[in-house]
Amino acid sequence: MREKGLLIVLSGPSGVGKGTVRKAIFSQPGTAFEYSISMTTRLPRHGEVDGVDYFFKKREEFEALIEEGKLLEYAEFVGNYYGTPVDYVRETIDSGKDVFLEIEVQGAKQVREKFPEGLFIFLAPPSLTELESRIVTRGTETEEAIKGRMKVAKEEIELMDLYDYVVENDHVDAACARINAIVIAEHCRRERVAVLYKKMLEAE
Ligand SMILES: Nc1nc2c(ncn2[C@@H]2O[C@H](COP(=O)(O)OP(=O)(O)O)[C@@H](O)[C@H]2O)c(=O)[nH]1
Ligand SMILES: Nc1ncnc2c1ncn2[C@@H]1O[C@H](COP(=O)(O)OP(=O)(O)O)[C@@H](O)[C@H]1O
Repeated sequence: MREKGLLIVLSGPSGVGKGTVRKAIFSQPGTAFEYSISMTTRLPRHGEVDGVDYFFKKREEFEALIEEGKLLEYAEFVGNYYGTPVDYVRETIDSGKDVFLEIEVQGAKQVREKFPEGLFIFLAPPSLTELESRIVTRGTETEEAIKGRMKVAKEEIELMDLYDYVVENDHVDAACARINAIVIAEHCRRERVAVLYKKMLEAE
């Protein structure tokens, strides 16, 4: 019997395709995950809606949330804060639903420390050359910033050992299929272990 939901954390270097893969997963009909909408101090981009894409906050508001312990994790990324609301995550998991976080690696590290029972998935590029070309194609960075991103990306890739699974993002559909398969397998494994454990206790 399923009790609590899973906390699924998708992370990986900037430009690997986390946002793209997450959007593809949530556009699948009947997806069973609940997306945790993050808080951020960055300005909304054209077409982004407060409370849908992010909860957009002023810097003072975000710092107050940190002080009040309202964030499961937070990180500063390219000059802006990003963080995960802890109450939403806990309430949703307690209600038996799986929560899906798509966050950068510093935040994922904090979640690992606070919530080790989470399911940590590292999205990896097929190669560093491909990662660089994705950042270039996205067109959001200057040449100088791309060099900086690549340096950080190499350091981030070294952290992939800390994850439960590494998924290559060669093709978006293939990466989504792998993530869905991992979640199904983890549910089976965890439920099986829990059921066996319960049986053993009952037999005492
Ligand atoms: N630590 C952390 N990172 C987040 C959170 N929400 C989004 N991010 C990451 O912040 C980075 C920047 O996101 P965004 O400004 O939407 O730009 P993007 O580069 O187009 O995805 C991405 O790597 C996201 O995965 C969060 O709640 N916590
Ligand atoms: N499997 C893929 N193959 C080719 N391009 C991809 C793939 N996944 C994502 N991209 C492209 O790579 C760029 C970075 O993706 P994005 O989702 O913004 O990355 P992240 O959220 O990890 O920073 C985007 O231009 C996106 O369209």
